[in-house]
Amino acid sequence: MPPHRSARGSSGSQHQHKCDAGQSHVLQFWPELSKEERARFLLELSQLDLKGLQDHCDGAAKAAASPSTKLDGNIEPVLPEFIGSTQKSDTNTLASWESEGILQISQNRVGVLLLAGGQGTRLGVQYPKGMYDVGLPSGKTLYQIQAERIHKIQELADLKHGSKCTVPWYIMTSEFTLDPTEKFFKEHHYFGLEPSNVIMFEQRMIPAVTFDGKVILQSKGKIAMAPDGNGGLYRALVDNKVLEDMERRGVEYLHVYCVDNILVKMADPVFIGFCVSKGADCGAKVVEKRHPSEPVGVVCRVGGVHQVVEYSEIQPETAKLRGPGGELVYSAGNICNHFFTRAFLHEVAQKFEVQLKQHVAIKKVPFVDGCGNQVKPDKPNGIKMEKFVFDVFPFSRNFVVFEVVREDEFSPLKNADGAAMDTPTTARASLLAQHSRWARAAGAALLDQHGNTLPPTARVTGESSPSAQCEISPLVSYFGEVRTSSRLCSQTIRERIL
Ligand SMILES: CC(=O)N[C@H]1[C@@H](OP(=O)(O)OP(=O)(O)OC[C@H]2O[C@@H](n3ccc(=O)[nH]c3=O)[C@H](O)[C@@H]2O)O[C@H](CO)[C@@H](O)[C@@H]1O
Repeated sequence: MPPHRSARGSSGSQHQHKCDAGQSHVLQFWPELSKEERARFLLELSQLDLKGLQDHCDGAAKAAASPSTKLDGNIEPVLPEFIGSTQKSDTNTLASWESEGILQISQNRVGVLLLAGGQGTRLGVQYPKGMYDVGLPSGKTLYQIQAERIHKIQELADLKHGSKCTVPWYIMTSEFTLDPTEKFFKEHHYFGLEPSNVIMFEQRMIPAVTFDGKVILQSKGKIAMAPDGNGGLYRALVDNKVLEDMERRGVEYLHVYCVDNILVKMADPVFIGFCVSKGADCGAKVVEKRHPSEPVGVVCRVGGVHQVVEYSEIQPETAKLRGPGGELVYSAGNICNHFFTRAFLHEVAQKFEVQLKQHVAIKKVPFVDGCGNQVKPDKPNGIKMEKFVFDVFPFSRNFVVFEVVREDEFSPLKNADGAAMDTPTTARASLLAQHSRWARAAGAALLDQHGNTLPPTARVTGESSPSAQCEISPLVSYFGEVRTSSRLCSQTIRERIL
């Protein structure tokens, strides 16, 4: 088990035991520290599990030195009988899944869980990604959009079943994101949600390590710590008694998703309904990969067992393989939207969590050098070990895959503007294009300032942007439906034509 630090602290130890872990260098600046700095540092050290520290450091150095294993010989696509699809299913089937999902939601059996402990380094902001405003006409942040979708799905379920339901929102944060996220939600009055139904908790942190297995000192009195990956979820569920909270509320199904997808369908009733109808304990939403080298994980089978294979784990020739119709054989792109039953999560927490693979991430970790100078490295110098949320798929007894349309459900915010894809501009464009499609499907004509009808934007890519700026509040429509709350519709549909 890696040495960790969690918000609630853990096994206590004295700093003189540090030498046992072979990491005495962390105390090299001890004489220079003030009383307060010493107290803070001691507290940090006392929260580390020293027993696991040396193993963690040795393991990280060893893993980073070994070449990553390619899985090509062993992989196969997911069999069709395990796959559901929004595109390939008829309307009756889709309606029955949606209806099943809405029923479960109306009975308070569905929760959503946001993975928001990541540092968002690629986007280059110092605050949590969920607080990012991609420049929509409304100025809404990702958190606000997600909160409003929860409102709407609750309302749709209430209207259909005459109930008053709650979809609790669990938010996994880390040392980096908890305080700002909490503050942001408080400042925005939880976007109108009941604060007791927004449950924030913290994942563990583990030390970053040099290539020769030494804990990295971030400053003279602080170890460089990093969150333990989004697979840290399973330990965090136990640390923070989240499964007990779910049980108390009667939540049986959880939709887990990552923070950066502006099109995410919170507690998506079609996905939930599909998984529940199939009796699945675990499921993954996928989109068709755009091209063989798109950097997304692929859901497939390895040695007959379902798992996600990261693009670095297969050879380009395998990624390029095509079937008889010209489609990619390994096309099931993971969009980090997962379904779990509470029973499965409980089993994972009890039995399987310790078996989850440790992945190596090589990063630039700021550190203090032997002379006490603060250094911002310009090339990678450290190893962060991470667990991945999808590494529990192999333990599922009934795993299913749900294929959705990219334009409707996936446009992640990964990079700053200027990059080729997954930027604020592309995220904004995807949302506005989707809302224009919804408005048109509902009978609206989008006009320019001269009164000319604007043509539909065929496909939004990094280079193109929608011709119309049409943003529809999630409080008005969840997935383009117009059947409810016409009062709300006429008041809040925002259309601004460029
Ligand atoms: C491991 C994982 O899921 N990889 C998926 C993730 O990649 P990707 O590389 O984008 O994964 P990120 O590092 O962005 O993390 C995904 C989510 O996990 C959260 N997070 C991350 C680290 C951490 O310690 N704690 C935490 O909560 C992030 O805040 C984010 O919401 O999304 C892609 C689609 O967008 C998928 O194709 C990848 O297969």
